[in-house]
Amino acid sequence: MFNFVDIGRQILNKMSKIIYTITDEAPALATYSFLPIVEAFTKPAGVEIETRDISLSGRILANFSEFLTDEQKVSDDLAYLGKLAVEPEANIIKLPNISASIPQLVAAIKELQAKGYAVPDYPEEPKTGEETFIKAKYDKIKGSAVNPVLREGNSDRRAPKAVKEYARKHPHSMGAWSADSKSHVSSMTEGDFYGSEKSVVVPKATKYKITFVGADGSTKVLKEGASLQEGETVDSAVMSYSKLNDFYAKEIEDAKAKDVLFSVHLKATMMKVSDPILFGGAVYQYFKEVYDKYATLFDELNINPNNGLGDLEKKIASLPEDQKAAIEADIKAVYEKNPALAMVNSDKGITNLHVPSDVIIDASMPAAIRTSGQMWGPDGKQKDTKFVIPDRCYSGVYQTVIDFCKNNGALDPVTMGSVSNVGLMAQAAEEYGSHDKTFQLAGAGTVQVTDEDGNVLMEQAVEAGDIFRMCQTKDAPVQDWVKLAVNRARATNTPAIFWLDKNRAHDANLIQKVEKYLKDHDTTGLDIQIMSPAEATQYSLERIVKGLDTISVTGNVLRDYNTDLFPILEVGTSAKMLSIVPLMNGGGLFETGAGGSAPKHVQQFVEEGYLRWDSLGEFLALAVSLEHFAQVNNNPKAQVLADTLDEATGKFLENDKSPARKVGQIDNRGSHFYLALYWAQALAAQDKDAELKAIFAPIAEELTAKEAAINEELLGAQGKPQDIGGYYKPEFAKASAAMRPSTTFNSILAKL
Ligand SMILES: NC(=O)C1=CN([C@@H]2O[C@H](COP(=O)(O)OP(=O)(O)OC[C@H]3O[C@@H](n4cnc5c(N)ncnc54)[C@H](OP(=O)(O)O)[C@@H]3O)[C@@H](O)[C@H]2O)C=CC1
Ligand SMILES: O=C(O)CCC(=O)C(=O)O
Ligand SMILES: [Mg+2]
Repeated sequence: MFNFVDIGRQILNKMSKIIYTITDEAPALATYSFLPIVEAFTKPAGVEIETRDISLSGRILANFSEFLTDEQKVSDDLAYLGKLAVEPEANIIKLPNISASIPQLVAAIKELQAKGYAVPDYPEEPKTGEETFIKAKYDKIKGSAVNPVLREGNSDRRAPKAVKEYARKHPHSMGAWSADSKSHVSSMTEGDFYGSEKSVVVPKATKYKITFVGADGSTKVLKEGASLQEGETVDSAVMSYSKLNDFYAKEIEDAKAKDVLFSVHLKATMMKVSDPILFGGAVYQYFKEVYDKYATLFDELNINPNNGLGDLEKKIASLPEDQKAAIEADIKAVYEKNPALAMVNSDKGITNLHVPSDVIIDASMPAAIRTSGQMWGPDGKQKDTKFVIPDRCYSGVYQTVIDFCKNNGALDPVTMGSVSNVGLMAQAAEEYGSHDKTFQLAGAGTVQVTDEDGNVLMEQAVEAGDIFRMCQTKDAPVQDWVKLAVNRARATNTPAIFWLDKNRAHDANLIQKVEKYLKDHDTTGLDIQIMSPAEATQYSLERIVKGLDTISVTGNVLRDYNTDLFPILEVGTSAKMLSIVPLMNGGGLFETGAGGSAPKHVQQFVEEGYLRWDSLGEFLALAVSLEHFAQVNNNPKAQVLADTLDEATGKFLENDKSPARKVGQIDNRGSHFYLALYWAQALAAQDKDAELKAIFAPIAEELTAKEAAINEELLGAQGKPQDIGGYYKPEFAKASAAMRPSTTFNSILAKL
């Protein structure tokens, strides 16, 4: 249990600090190498760097202290940062963390238990009160549990000029598009969230209640006592489970008929309540014969299609050989009958239906669009694909890009313009804040949302199995978002398009607010328009091919989608994005890139000692964080650090020192060395701060002189398996040794 008084005191003590977050997978590995550089370089300027652990394993340990020995207990760093994010002092560098699906959560628990932490198992089917309590705690850790807590501001994501120039000079590969590509997006035509959305703007502050009223007259309160602010927009929508299943069945047949891969694209991590169910529906429909035939057995084994085929495979592994073989033969028969599935790893037989968190729409759709609109089939070959995105709210964006590429060919990174994003995100806005208001209903009836006076705000009819979802969007974030959009349009003299669909109830309410709040600003000479997502996509693409830039001003989901889609097409990866969250209370949250934790990269590092994680996002975030620190604390030395870091990053890009992809070439560690070299050189060359100049001149000299020796040590460490002492909770000494193999470099840093 954390104590708010304590946390308050800690915040006062931490006023002039930069918080660097410890997360998971590839960014966490990179941190073992990069953080010592950051600490060494910032110390002479009086900038204190503090780390806070928000990794999946750290969050599990923090929440289950009662199961741990005193030595094993850790502080609840996420709770601490959540409090800090609403304080003006906040200066947080946030690296990507795992948003865990149940299979990942279970794996992390197993690893911790094996390391001697007596944390409880995840009770998939809780039977006692205690198990229900434990499950509820784990469910808070699961999915996207970190970002919504820290994101107390809206989002400003863009490719800095130097990054765009780098991509123009060193264009990444883009698969060619053919006009007769059979790839397409399939969405439901009715019964989805889009078709059922209702929205109201609350006239005065109130408390709301969500109640299920059964067809038999019974009632069940699903949630109550939660607040709504004056002017808050609330929406409700329903996904029909039976229509979803009919849709999947039809699309499976259609993929077979069209001879394309079947691939489902959802966000089971961020949308942790609804999307695993949507994913499970696809798994069930595809493997229907198997799940139906073995229904009783699977029930006993707690096999749930929502956890993917991987869960089934794991749980049948301990069955008697003949029983297991029979199930496997039935699975094989399904593969033969049904269309080929898009694969996550065709060598290992891992399909897109194995793990709910393997295919995440924001990254998976752009990656396919970059690859000629194709995915990989079971034979390891690329093939045209049916991209199944059940809900219509945002699927039109991808169909528009696909149509555009079919008509115009692949986009060209050398000449294309840019689409940046201003995203409405603060205070758990919209769908991404809906987890605690999303329910799968057990029976038919209606779900009512009422205010504290008993007035019905919204009502939705449901059948058994349907998913009801309610979203909230507070008014202050909307005002801040409009302001940010106008500021970005003004600062860059670029058209800003609000991606809002007047045919959606929620968007229609937002359009009214946007029109109202735009009047609070001087917009003379600015090009600000409102278009539906599909129209806005088309408009932006028509500009992009002419080399023109456009700002996309979007809600929370499109913020997420667009900030992978356009960066991946423009600069090859969203890791190179500048991602700033100006916190509404004056602090700064600096996210590193817009991409995730790249699990594939860890696998490669462990197998062959090569880490291809690109830390450019960390470099960019650190520079803006230092700049913010300099301004808030009136510390000119920190400003010198920020300016010289920017210069170093520019040179780093110019000299092409980003990690490559294969053993024998520069990797993440080598890229950190070059950043340190250029940063030291820039500090030694500047004349704004004589003290820093004097400190860094000998460091720069020594790093320059020993470049060859350091490279030899870094390259020499590649090409062999690495032991980092764990996946979810690596051992510090082992991971640090693996990530810092150059004694020459380490000893120079130690002089600072
Ligand atoms: N802010 C956050 O905390 C975020 C967290 N996540 C979480 O990360 C996990 C993995 O998500 P997933 O959707 O697979 O997305 P990832 O972004 O982790 O991976 C997709 C691909 O993006 C590329 N990539 C991403 N970052 C880098 C980088 N710094 N350097 C080089 N390449 C990079 C790689 O592509 P390629 O192989 O083509 O080079 C990678 O294989 C999930 O748990 C997810 O929830 C996801 C997004 C944001
Ligand atoms: O929080 C998450 O699960 C992912 C966040 C994400 O993809 C993003 O912010 O772009
Ligand atoms: Mg994203």
